[in-house]
Amino acid sequence: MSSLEQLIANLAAGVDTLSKIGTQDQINAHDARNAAITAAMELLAELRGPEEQFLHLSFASIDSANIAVLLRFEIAQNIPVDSSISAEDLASTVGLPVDVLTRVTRYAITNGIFTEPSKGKFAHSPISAYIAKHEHVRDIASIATGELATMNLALAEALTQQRVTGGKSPVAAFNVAYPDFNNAFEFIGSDPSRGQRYHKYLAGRTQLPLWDVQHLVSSWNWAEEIGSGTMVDLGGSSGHTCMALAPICPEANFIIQDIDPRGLQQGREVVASADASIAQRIQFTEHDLFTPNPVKAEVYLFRHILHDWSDEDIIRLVSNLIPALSSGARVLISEGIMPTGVAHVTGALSEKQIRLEDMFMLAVHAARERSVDEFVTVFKAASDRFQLVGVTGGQGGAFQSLIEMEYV
Ligand SMILES: C[S@@+](CC[C@H](N)C(=O)[O-])C[C@H]1O[C@@H](n2cnc3c(N)ncnc32)[C@H](O)[C@@H]1O
Repeated sequence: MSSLEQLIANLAAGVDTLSKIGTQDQINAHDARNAAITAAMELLAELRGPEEQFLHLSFASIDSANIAVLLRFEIAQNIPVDSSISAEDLASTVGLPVDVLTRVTRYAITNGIFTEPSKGKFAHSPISAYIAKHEHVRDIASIATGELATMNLALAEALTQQRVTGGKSPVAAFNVAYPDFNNAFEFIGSDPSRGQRYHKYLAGRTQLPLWDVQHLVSSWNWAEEIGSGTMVDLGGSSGHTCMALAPICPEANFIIQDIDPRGLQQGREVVASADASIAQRIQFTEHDLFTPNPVKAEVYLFRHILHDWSDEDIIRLVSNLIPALSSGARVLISEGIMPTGVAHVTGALSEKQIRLEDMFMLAVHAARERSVDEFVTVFKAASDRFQLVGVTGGQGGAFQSLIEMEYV
């Protein structure tokens, strides 16, 4: 068999396996789907050949820029659901010159976003219809193709400058992209609309299968473990995690701490419309995790927080928590877990996400994703009273793991 025939056979086998798995078997269905997607990607790469495949990847910034324009000018939302619209009408609705609107939309069509059923008339494709309908996807993509893309593209320059300064400066690619700010969180907090978009992005992620809070909910016996005690969500943004946990922990109280008052305010507004039995058990407090934590609680949760910081910073964060910890307190870490084995080719976002996040943690915060052992090592460096109790979750596409530490 030629390698092309082999790749076609792999793809056919992958699709066949996927079609035979029932919807109940979620873990196998997820793995089979990933295998089929990867087989399709390998076939595509073979058909393109190394040069075209590499250049295709290299021009990804044009795709990001194109999507950023679609989002900024709300192009998908202004295309009728069941019919088409002329370029002139669409341009005047979204406020772009007809020529620019036409070129941007036609570029998007090459990626399967929109269709052009007749010359100069635009309509939805399945992707653009989905974008138009789902605000959370737009919220995520707006950050991914906006500020985040700007920071990521500065990575090569930052690493070049760091080679000259022995790694001291710039701290991260972020500082090359946005030199007027010390760090990304200061940058986010400096502009109300940016802060609002960032916290919507964080909340929007939890609506994706990969980030679904249900993975977290099913990872631990929350009701029994917290009981009528308190859980503190450290850096909890607008409280989307506590909103998912409160209904299943009927006696527990939740405190969301965050440095950014805008995320907290967004959360207060959401909680205000929740059932009183939930709303009265959720509090939002402004707190800088790099200062001593004043709240004594049974459980503390770091969810997608530690990957934003270097090992030294985590030791400082955890050291500021220690005075609040009683013996037996649980500290939970909910993040992606970096695999320790060799890397593999993958076309599936759920498999790639951990390395994707690792790359942007490097660019944005000079930080990283970690393995379980790396988390344990850094906690032990803060205090040898931390004991690893166990690790749960993380299967079936759950990017969210739960590492449970006890302060003995
Ligand atoms: C990656 S987000 C994670 C948010 C949330 N835990 C989640 O899982 O979606 C990081 C959060 O940390 C907050 N943060 C950053 N620096 C902080 C600090 N020094 N003290 C408290 N919160 C901080 C940010 O405002 C943001 O809400």
